[in-house]
Order: sequence, then structure tokens, then C-alpha cells
Amino acid sequence: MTVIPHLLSPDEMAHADRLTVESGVPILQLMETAGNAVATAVIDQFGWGRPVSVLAGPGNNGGDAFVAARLLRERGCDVEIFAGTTDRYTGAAAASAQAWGSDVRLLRDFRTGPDTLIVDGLFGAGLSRPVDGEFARTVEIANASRAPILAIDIPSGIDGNTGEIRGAAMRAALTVTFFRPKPGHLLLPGRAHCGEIRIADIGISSDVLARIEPTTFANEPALWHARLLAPSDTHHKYDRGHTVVLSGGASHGGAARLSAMAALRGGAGLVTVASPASGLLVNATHLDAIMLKRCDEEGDLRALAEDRRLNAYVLGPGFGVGEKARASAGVILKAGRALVLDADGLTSFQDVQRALFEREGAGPLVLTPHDGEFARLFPDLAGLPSKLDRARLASRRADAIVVLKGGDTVIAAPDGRAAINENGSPALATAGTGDVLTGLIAAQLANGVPAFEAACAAVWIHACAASGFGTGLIAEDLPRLVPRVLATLHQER
Ligand SMILES: NC(=O)C1=CN([C@@H]2O[C@H](COP(=O)(O)OP(=O)(O)OC[C@H]3O[C@@H](n4cnc5c(N)ncnc54)[C@H](O)[C@@H]3O)[C@@H](O)[C@H]2O)[C@@H](O)CC1
Ligand SMILES: [K+]
Repeated sequence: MTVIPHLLSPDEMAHADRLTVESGVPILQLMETAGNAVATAVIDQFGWGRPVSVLAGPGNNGGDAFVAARLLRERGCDVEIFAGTTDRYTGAAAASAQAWGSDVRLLRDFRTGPDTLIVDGLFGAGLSRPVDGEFARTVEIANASRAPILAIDIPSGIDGNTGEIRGAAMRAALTVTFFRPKPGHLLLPGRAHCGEIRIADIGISSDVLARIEPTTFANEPALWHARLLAPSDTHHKYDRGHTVVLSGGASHGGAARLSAMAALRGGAGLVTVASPASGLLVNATHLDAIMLKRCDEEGDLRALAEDRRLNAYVLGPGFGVGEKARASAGVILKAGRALVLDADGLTSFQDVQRALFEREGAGPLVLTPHDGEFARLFPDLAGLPSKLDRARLASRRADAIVVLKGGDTVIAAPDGRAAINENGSPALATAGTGDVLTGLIAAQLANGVPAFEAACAAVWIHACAASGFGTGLIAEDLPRLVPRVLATLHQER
């Protein structure tokens, strides 16, 4: 059975917790199971040999820390626990602190060295303000010690909703979280602070998800795999759709060619580069399996767009900024064709966003901005601290799928769904890889995949093609790495 890769915000996690308690599971049992998962991870990962310093904060994350400390001591580990003060604990955390039954040292006395293992139970889902004072000092000592840190639920100081560092944040080697990951585990910089992430089952039934109806997902194949067009003996190329990439002039066609090649390798049945007369010769020299069509005037494009077999368009890479791009986008959308708008195509609407957002025609639209392009189209949203909020609000406003790119690309749909990509590769930080992504999205659209799933699949395939590479991988290399990724995906069906 496919497990939908849900992510839960801290509020949704608290809801899951409440529903579980209402169903008859005591909160103390959840905490005991969580603490046990942490103690087990300590021993699995780091063995018995190291002294363990457990740091307990004032809430239930601290409660988990007391349970883990007790269970580690019972299993023969040399454990010390440090806390701000124990007498403020309430509820399950108070019971867990009491069950520890030994000395609690004060955080202000916390010192450590590289041979210790630190268990970070300062703050989890309840972080409500920046970490400061003795907590910030504790984080700094832990990070500077070079001792491995195991974070309970999330590294203290990382915001579970946004992945931001609030004040100061632990740099963990391993994070043990419960039931489902949170957005802050996948969004940067949070992801970089988590180290390896383990998800522990603490006895919360997945049935609660039907009540919570989460709309945030990790961008994993389970989210879109079933929607991909599978290879079939009975298919001919027309069944796989036809992508059209609009090219710039003679010296600006490279980006469109990269996009076109990615569309073909990404599984479109046919790909055409629509080129102005000035670019025809250069494009013809570089293209073989990809067709070439002269397209100078708006009328030429209208004639193309009226052909229903040409079903997914790319506009932007190397196209040039201005009225021609705006008019071309209008023609494609008015004809009801799917459009991926990128680069110059996005910038062309920077002073006339409403012309794009309040468009005629109901063709699916996918916008693929990086942060700079996003700020030009959505200046009032660019400063919001949450990348999920930025992408979601922009998607709703534009009534389009928004692919907000970066090491933690977020894909958002107007209906509120959002996916955070987690297989991003630093190898993609090089010129032209965005053009390849537009082609991959258009290939999925040409295959008839719904726009949100098309964008999610393309983002994942793009990153997977680059995985294992470092500097030196260039955009031209990427399309030919895609068929292997697709083959693996289709084998897994
Ligand atoms: N939701 C669940 O199903 C479960 C949650 N558990 C644990 O409970 C945690 C959440 O517990 P809480 O909601 O108590 O949250 P936390 O343990 O993160 O802490 C909340 C407390 O810290 C204070 N606080 C927040 N930010 C602060 C700051 N910057 N400086 C000083 N004080 C600050 C708050 O006023 C509050 O008293 C999870 O992260 C997880 O570790 C587990 O016990 C198992 C079950
Ligand atoms: K923590």
C-alpha cells in the first residue's frame, strides 16, 4: 500500500496527539514511547561506550528527554541530565522528571567535550520565541563541543513550520521525530541542522490523518507515481503528447534547446522548437530528434496553439523580456494549452502581474520562479518568513502551480496543497538547470499528468538525475541522465 508522504505542522501534530489521547492512549504512554525511541536510537547509533549528556527544556520535549535519560541509565549508560529548573514541569513532563529520581544539574553548569553524546531535548514543537539567554548559551556550547548531538523531535531553535533558525539552533547528527516529519525538517536551513532523520512510531494511529486532512507533503514518488503515464506496448508517440518550446533569436536559443531536449528525454512523444527566423539556422544545426518550426508573428503562434495535438508549451528560457513574451503567453493560455512560464517569461509580467493572474483561458499554468523572479512577480509576499506560505499564497493569487525553486524547492497548488522537495542536489546550482526543469515539467504535462503532480514529479526527477554528482555536472548532461531515472520509477510501479 502506498503511504502518502504527509508532513504535519506542529499544530497538526498537537491535533494528532489530542485525537490519540481522546482515543484512550494516555499522554504519559506517548511520552514513554517517544523517550524509548530516543534511547534506542542513542544505543543503535552510538553504542554504550560514551557518556551521555541529556539537555531538558521546560516543556514536553524536556519530558521526552527525562524518559530517554532514565531508560539509558537502566540500560547501563553513564547519563547526566541538565535542565533549567525542574519545579516548573507540568503534566506528563512533570511525571517523567519525577521518575528520573536522581540529581538534575543546572544548564548553566553544562560543559562537554567531543567524546560525550548530547541528547537535545530543550525545545521541540513548542518553540514559541527565539532561543536566548542560558538556552542560547547551551546551544552554542553543544555546537562548539564537536560532540555528536541527537535531537529529540527537531533540533532546538529550528522552527517546525518554517525551518528557520530562531535565535540559535542545535546542529544535530541525528534527529528522531515522531509519527510524521514536520515542514521544518525539510525546509532550509532546518534540514541542514537535522542530520539523519528517523521517524519513530509512538503509537499514534495513521487513522487520525483522515481527521486532520494535512495538505503539506514531502515530494516523494508516492505522491505522484500513480499519475505518471506508464510505458505501454500500445502507445505511439502521439499518445505521449507534444511539447512546444518557444526559442529566442540567433544568439539566445541555447536555453530553449536545453528545455526541448529535457522535454524529449522526460517522456514527451514529440517536441518542437518554435523559433523566430533569426534563430532557425542555429537551432537547425543543434537539433535532430526535435522538430523546428518558424514562428515570427503572433499569428504563427496562434496557428500552432490552435492545433490541439500540441498540448504543452514552455515560454521564457532565453526568450527575451517584454511585450512579445506577454502576448505569446496570452495566446497559449487563451487557446487552453498548458504553459510552463519561466525566466524572461516571468520577468515580462513584473509590472503587469494582473495581466497574468486575471488571464483569459483555463489552460493549466506552471510558474517556476527562483527567489529573484518571485520577488518581481509577488513583491509583497517575498518577505514572508515561511517558504510554504510564500508559495501557497502566490499560487492562490496567480491561480497557477508555483514551483518556488532552491535547495528546498516548494511546489504549491491553488487548492492549498504544497510539497517540499527533499532530494535536491548541490550539483544543480549551475547555469541552465532551470531550463532543463521547465522541459521536464512540460513533458509531464504533455503526457497528461495533472499540473501539480506534473510539477512535483519533474522537480524530483530533475534532482534525482543530478544526485551523486558535484561540481562539473552541467545542464547539457542532465537530460541524458533522465531516462535512467524514469526507468527506475517505472520498474517500481
Ligand atoms: N505531540 C505529540 O504527540 C507528542 C509530543 N511529544 C513531545 O512534546 C514536544 C512538544 O511539547 P511542548 O508543546 O511542551 O513544547 P516544547 O517542549 O518545545 O516546549 C514548550 C515550552 O517551552 C517554552 N518555550 C518555547 N520557546 C521558548 C524559548 N525560546 N525560550 C524559553 N522557553 C521557551 C514554552 O513557553 C513552553 O513552556 C514535542 O516536540 C515532542 O518532543 C512527545 O512527548 C510525544 C507525544
Ligand atoms: K529538541
